[in-house]
Amino acid sequence: MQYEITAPKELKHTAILPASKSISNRALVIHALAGGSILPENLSDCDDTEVIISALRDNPYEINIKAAGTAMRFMTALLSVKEGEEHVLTGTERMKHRPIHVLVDALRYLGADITYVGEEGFPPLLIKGHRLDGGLLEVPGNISSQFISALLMIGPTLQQGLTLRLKGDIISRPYIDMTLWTMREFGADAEWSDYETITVKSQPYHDRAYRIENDWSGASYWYEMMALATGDDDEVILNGLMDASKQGDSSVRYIFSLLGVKTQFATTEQGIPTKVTLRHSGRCVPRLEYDFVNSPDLTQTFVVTCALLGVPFHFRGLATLKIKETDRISALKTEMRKLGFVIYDINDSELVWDGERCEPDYADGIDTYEDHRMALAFAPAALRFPSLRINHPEVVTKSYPHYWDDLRHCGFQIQQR
Ligand SMILES: O=C(O)C1=C[C@@H](OP(=O)(O)O)[C@@H](O)[C@H](O)C1
Ligand SMILES: C=C(OP(=O)(O)O)C(=O)O
Repeated sequence: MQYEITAPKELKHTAILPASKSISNRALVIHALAGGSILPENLSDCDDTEVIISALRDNPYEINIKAAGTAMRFMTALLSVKEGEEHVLTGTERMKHRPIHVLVDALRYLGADITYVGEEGFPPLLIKGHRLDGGLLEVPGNISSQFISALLMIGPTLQQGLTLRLKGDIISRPYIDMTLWTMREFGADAEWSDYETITVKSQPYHDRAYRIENDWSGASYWYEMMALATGDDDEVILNGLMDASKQGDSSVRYIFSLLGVKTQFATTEQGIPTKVTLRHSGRCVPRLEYDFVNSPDLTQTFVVTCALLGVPFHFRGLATLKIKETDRISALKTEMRKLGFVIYDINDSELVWDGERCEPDYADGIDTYEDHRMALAFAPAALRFPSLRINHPEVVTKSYPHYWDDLRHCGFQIQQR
């Protein structure tokens, strides 16, 4: 499938954001570990959350978590402690090439019974659950924070609790903080004891009513549209976003303030600041340098936005992008070239655009590489490239299922080709 997108002249819209899939998936796993009966409210309806909901509800022998990295990693830990159960955990072809050995090694060290069904170091996994003791463990902190989050969440259920010492640089740290915070919301005693050590006490979770915030990563595409739009009275309203959010991607508002987008919070009747209004500020930096080590999922948004605004950039902290839904470094360079921007990488971990242009050639559409964020981040480029086409637009269901409906309601014309 291919969508051809024509942008409206003016951006005036109240977007319906999805709930955060990161918080949804943590709350679901913790809820399961708590043996709870009160399902969290406002769960995301995206694929990555649906796969956990159905795995927990139906409890099949073979669990297919499709393309969801968090679900793969979190369920590996959860199934390892589900006494007396045996499951095969598998996913898409891409998932079978996303590494998991750091997590499997750590769980095996704690006594877990996990076997590689196919290639060593990668899903699918055969997991036989039983009680684990816990204790002290060293884990690399520089490959994926999801391994650390997965281990932390089972920590309170381990007989001796868990002490994790993270080795090497710690990437995606706000996601680890989000895990600790969600665990504490459900009664866990879990905290950083120094810069690289986290301690979790053995103590049961308490189930409780819990409401999930909306998704700041999804909000980034509306900020991008605002940055690229040129109407005098453009205004986008986003609901359900917390000012004091535990989502690291809430930093999007600061970065976009450098690219001409003003954020204003308004409080609801209950006095909770959850309504965000975006407007033009008219001020934009001439060049942007930023380290995305804490918010890797925002990279595509800012690569497309900066280039289309003519703002040269140097982005660091991107070493993990190669093992996400696709190799995002390579995908970005290829697809930006189609729009006429020559971007280069440094050691596969930095992306640089010095303003160099080439002849655009996007008639065949922007490829999305089974990566939702390629479609989500390139669609707003229709504000600058009329009749832009996006290939396999259905990939957005991984995190933002109603994205195209939302764009249509905002006045974008979207034709299937
Ligand atoms: O824990 C999470 O919810 C996530 C952690 C990040 O992954 P890495 O820790 O692998 O960077 C992020 O990219 C992903 O989309 C969601
Ligand atoms: C990297 C992502 O997800 P995951 O690793 O959970 O598949 C993402 O949503 O951008």
